[in-house]
Amino acid sequence: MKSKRILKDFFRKTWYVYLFSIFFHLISSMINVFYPKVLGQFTDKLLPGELTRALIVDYSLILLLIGAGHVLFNGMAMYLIMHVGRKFEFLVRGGLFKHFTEMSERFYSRNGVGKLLSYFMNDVTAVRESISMGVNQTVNATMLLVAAVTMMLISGIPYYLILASVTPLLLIPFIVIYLGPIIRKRSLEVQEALGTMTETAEEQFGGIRVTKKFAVEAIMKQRFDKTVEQIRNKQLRLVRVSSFFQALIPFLGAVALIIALAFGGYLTIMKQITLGNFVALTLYIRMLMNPLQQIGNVINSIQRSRASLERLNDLLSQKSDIVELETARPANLAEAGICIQNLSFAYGKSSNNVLKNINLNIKPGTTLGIIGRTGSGKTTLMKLLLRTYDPPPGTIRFGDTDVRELTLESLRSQIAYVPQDGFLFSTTIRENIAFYERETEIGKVEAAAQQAQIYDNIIDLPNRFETRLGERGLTLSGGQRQRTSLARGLIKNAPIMILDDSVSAVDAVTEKDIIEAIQTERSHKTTVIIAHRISAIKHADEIIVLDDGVIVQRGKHTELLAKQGLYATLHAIQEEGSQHATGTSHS
Ligand SMILES: Nc1ncnc2c1ncn2[C@@H]1O[C@H](COP(=O)(O)OP(=O)(O)OP(=O)(O)O)[C@@H](O)[C@H]1O
Repeated sequence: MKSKRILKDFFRKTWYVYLFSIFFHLISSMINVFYPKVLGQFTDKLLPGELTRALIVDYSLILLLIGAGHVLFNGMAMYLIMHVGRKFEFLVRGGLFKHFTEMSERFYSRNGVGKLLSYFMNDVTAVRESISMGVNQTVNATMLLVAAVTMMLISGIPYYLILASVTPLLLIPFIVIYLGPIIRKRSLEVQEALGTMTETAEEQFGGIRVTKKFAVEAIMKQRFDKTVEQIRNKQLRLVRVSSFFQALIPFLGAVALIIALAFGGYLTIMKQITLGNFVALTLYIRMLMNPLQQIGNVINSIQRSRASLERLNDLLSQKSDIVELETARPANLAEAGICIQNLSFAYGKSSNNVLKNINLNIKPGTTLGIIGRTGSGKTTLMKLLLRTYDPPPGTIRFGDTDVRELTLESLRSQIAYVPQDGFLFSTTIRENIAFYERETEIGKVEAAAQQAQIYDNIIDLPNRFETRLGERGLTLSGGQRQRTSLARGLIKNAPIMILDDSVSAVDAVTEKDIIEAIQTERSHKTTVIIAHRISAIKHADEIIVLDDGVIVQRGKHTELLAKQGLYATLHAIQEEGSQHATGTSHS
């Protein structure tokens, strides 16, 4: 039942198109079944020599009309069904996209981009084929079968002859019941393997630059070949059973034709039926074979698409683990301090705590600096502030309100988060910077670029702010990308800004200019700066030092320097490093 949900919604919207199409198919089939009858009559006139030139013209015109009428109505019926199939793709892809945007980061860390793409491409297409071509052929075939059998019955052909001829066809339902589930199971395996392949391909192309630099193309190809090989094996397993099934149905049709020829031929010789009836019977049986073949195809494709439909419905029934309460309130972060109390957090139920008993107060309008070894939990803490992951209840408050009681949109729209590796879209630099509000005037975009120290680089580009970035912004250097992403955060002018190691790829002089610009711009706004270099945070009102998920030190720059500890050690190492660097540059 579950697998029918997408279709139920869809058929509710489009049932009338199907109705029209079925109606046109009906007319087209009704016209088509006159073909054998007219040909039979023509044959009967042939023998006694009753055929005149005028009759030949008449019969030819009638056959032409039958052909034209059949093609016209069949064409219209096909168009309607194909049209509705494309609508299905459009609606389901739109629905999938919306669903994906609602899912949390946890969902994306479990499902790779390639896997998600394969839902969009393979599964949606498989279902579309069933409900367009599949429905089309089923309707067409059923109408033709019903019309042909009816015409046979009223053509004066003896019933026992008809029954004997169509008996092999009555085996079809049994074959479907036996082979259908096998086809479906194997199709599911193929779809899953295709998903894995798309995922591998996406990863391989994404990492192609690394592959090339390490000159390991051959190894990567081997890995990819393995994935493709798996698909081939699974596809062949499917093809074996589905080809057998598809061949069996026309075979039964051929047996029916042999019975009609042998038994009908015998009765014609014995003069129990006319030659015209014999011709009509063989043509009708022949006419049944096409729809039977079609029904075979359709059943096959329905079994395959049921597997895809199950995958799509399963995906759409997954809920985000970040749920907005019905009573959620819009946040007003302009005046709100951030209060973190006894916060401990682990990514999974069985994994270790990444943050341990964090207590922190960030007053509105102040700057907090966070420093700590890699993997110490800095980014995790920020993800919890943005509620990308759910913190335990009561551990994070904005003003008096628990972060879990705020609406997600109001929370995230008032925080400008700049990650270390800011993703840039394949569009213009202007649109990348003005990402939050596409209509932002160019003056503001330029000002943000100046604050992020990227302005001079941009105006050197051929189309300045209108320069289109290549895929993932790769026409910019790492540092330029980082600064463009920083400009995107700055232009938001949000009450709270988080720079998550966002100036790590710039040189010391540029970093200094950026930090000064941020200090001026955000003098009365809350700013959190995560950095590995002390120079980026030393101006902060408070600095915390995280180590293995624990705040091991806190205070102002000078206070921390005066104490022995990780901060002073880091400072000493970085000072020594920069003196070395300066020394080298002088030598
Ligand atoms: N999505 C995730 N699922 C499980 N564990 C994670 C996830 N993200 C991070 N971790 C783990 O949590 C720990 C803290 O990671 P986090 O990214 O917060 O560190 P960080 O201090 O920001 O590091 P860096 O300075 O290298 O950016 C690490 O051990 C990391 O492996």
